[in-house]
Amino acid sequence: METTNIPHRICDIDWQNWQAADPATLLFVIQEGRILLIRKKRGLGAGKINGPGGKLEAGETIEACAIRELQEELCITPKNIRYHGDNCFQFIDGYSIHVHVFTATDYDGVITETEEAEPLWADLDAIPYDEMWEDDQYWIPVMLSNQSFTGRYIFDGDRMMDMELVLHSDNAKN
Ligand SMILES: Nc1[nH]c(=O)nc2c1ncn2[C@H]1C[C@H](O)[C@@H](COP(=O)(O)OP(=O)(O)OP(=O)(O)O)O1
Repeated sequence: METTNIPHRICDIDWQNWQAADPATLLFVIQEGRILLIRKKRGLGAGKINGPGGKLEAGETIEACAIRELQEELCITPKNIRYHGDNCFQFIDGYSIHVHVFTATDYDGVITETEEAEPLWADLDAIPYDEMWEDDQYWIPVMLSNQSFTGRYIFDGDRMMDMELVLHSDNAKN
């Protein structure tokens, strides 16, 4: 990317025509006042706490991706899945990722640590935002309040440079 075209602000990007290099998902199991998170062991954001998730495989729907990632990362299959919104991340080095966010209220199987992720439950009033991506503190509370949203963010590495969070008037759709 040429230096002059590097976006630093939300207004530098034509979001209507923006397309991410990678579509991806996050899925949070929320149960009994707690949220299921992972300490990510590899890939984008390794070392951070995040929700389980990852990039879409060819031909896969976002819902199928969200389910597969829970199976791969924590050996469980989520139940009662609900779509909450999407987050568009543009990195100034040119990389971009479009993350679709789901929740589930239950799961089948036994939560198990894998090579990709260490599981951890957090109380909903003690989510460890200081160990998570900088954007999470803004949109996770919106997700927890059952409102649907679209977030747009500019990142330089793991530093957030600008953001916009739009709340939709409808409640999160099934
Ligand atoms: N700023 C951000 N805030 C956030 O909450 N999650 C982010 C994020 N940027 C990326 N993610 C998440 C979304 C998605 O679940 C995940 C993508 O990471 P990876 O590229 O490691 O995915 P994969 O597990 O598919 O990787 P590989 O299979 O190793 O290629 O990171």
